Amino acid sequence: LRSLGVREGAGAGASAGGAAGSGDAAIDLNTTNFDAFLKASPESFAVVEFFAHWCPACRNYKPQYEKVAKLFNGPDAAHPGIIVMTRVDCAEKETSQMNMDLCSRFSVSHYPFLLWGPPTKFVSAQWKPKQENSEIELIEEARTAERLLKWINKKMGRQVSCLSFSLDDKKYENESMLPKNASDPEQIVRAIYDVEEATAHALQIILEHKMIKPETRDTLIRFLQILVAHHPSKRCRRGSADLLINFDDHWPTNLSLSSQESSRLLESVTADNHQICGKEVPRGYWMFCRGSRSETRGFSCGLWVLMHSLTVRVGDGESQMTFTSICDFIHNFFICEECRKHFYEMCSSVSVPFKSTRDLALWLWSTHNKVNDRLMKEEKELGTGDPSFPKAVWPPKQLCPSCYRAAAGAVQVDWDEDEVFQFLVNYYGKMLVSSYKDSYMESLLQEKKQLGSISDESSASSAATVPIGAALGVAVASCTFGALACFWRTQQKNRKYYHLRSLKKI
Ligand SMILES: Cc1cc2nc3c(=O)[nH]c(=O)nc-3n(C[C@H](O)[C@H](O)[C@H](O)COP(=O)(O)OP(=O)(O)OC[C@H]3O[C@@H](n4cnc5c(N)ncnc54)[C@H](O)[C@@H]3O)c2cc1C
Repeated sequence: LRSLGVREGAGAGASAGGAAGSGDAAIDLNTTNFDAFLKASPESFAVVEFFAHWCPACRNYKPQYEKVAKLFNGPDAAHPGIIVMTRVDCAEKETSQMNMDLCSRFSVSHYPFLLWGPPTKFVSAQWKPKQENSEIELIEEARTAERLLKWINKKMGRQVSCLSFSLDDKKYENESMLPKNASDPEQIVRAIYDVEEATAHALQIILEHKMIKPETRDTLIRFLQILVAHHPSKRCRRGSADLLINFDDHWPTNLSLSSQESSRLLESVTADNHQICGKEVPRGYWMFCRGSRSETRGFSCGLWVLMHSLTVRVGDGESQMTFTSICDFIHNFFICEECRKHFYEMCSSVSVPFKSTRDLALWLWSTHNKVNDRLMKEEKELGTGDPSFPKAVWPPKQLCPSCYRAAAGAVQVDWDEDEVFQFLVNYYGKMLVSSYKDSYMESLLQEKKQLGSISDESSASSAATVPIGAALGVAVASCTFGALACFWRTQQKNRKYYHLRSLKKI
């Protein structure tokens, strides 16, 4: 949605221009971007304020609404990723008539007029007062920031003072609101958005640092092939496939990019909509991987979760190839010198090829625990760790009691590796995509309805399902890249055709 001018800067919370002043936390929407933006919003709820810039009451209300928006939107939000606060200027000059239509769709009868509901429920929807069975609700009695927040707290069952949102909440100061992923298995459902964020971030770093060279090209192709088939996010599978199709065009063999070429490429990759996880990502903030300090967690956490989620998804026959790809990818593209060096040493110490998903998943798990163990000591000495997320052996007993064999007084954990594997499969497999399936798949289905039936996407029933095209990609992974690219090119042409057709309809 960046191309539509939304969520510039740090992802959520930036103004799209229009009537709002820059630096506003509430996100300005208009008839052009309203549906697309809300469809892609990972937050559980949206507030939409319909207003008119000429309306004096709206002008007075703006700072009140902003106070609440700042709590939920933007890089300094105390509670990001829960509620997206937006607004629509029904009297916007340039697109006045069109915005009016949007406001009419929601029966806006006065200004300001606030609606609440899950973001996807606003998409292509209408709303009428007293409409039955609607998840969209009118927010009445919200003329001050305090009243609006009181309404939200009530709606979300957060009336108890220790749980409720408060206008005084500040980023990182409200430790009780931070995800305690060490003990709360439910938090992993939010990690899917961080896996997307980390994937997009990784590509951005690769491009910005001009890291695609003749000697690293194959590594990236092999890693993309795995992402196409096994990335837990459907939009990243799709984006990786698109990148793969156009790989030859962008990065011909033997091309070492000059800085000029590289920046041209960066522009063209962005302009061609080749963002690896689609236009909505990166969002600019972390959810599961959010640290209690700005300098902790984030990207490296998202990268770990991505790698774990890949290892539980690949088939037995792909385990060795995946192992090599992950090791080479980190070695070539993770520009934390100490991290990639240590990780590569651990990769190099593996002497027997992997034959099963189980062995690969357990190897990555124990390797990550070795890193945790090393950092546990380092962070303690240097005081650089995140106090809310101290390094520890993982999974803790609260998350997986059966992973621990009962052994009173033992210094080293006696792991039950069968149980650990089952736990990893469930945690990084099903649980990771459980909420994503609901929100993203629903939006996909709506998109499908609008486009008519699209031939290649029969996998809408499950985010973890490998698309037919991607499965074929895996099957031919051992063949030449040319064959794969050829297949995806055909798929892409079909998709472009459908996109053109839908654009023509619009
Ligand atoms: C390949 C790689 C190598 C790195 N090497 C270094 C290094 O040498 N020095 C350095 O300072 N930093 C290194 N880092 C960064 C470091 O490991 C952490 O990512 C960073 O400190 C942030 O920690 P975190 O608390 O977010 O948890 P992370 O360690 O990033 O873990 C993310 C999440 O994964 C889960 N998790 C934790 N342990 C395991 C496990 N064993 N198996 C499965 N899931 C687990 C937890 O839910 C955790 O919140 C490396 C990162 C990567 C990706």
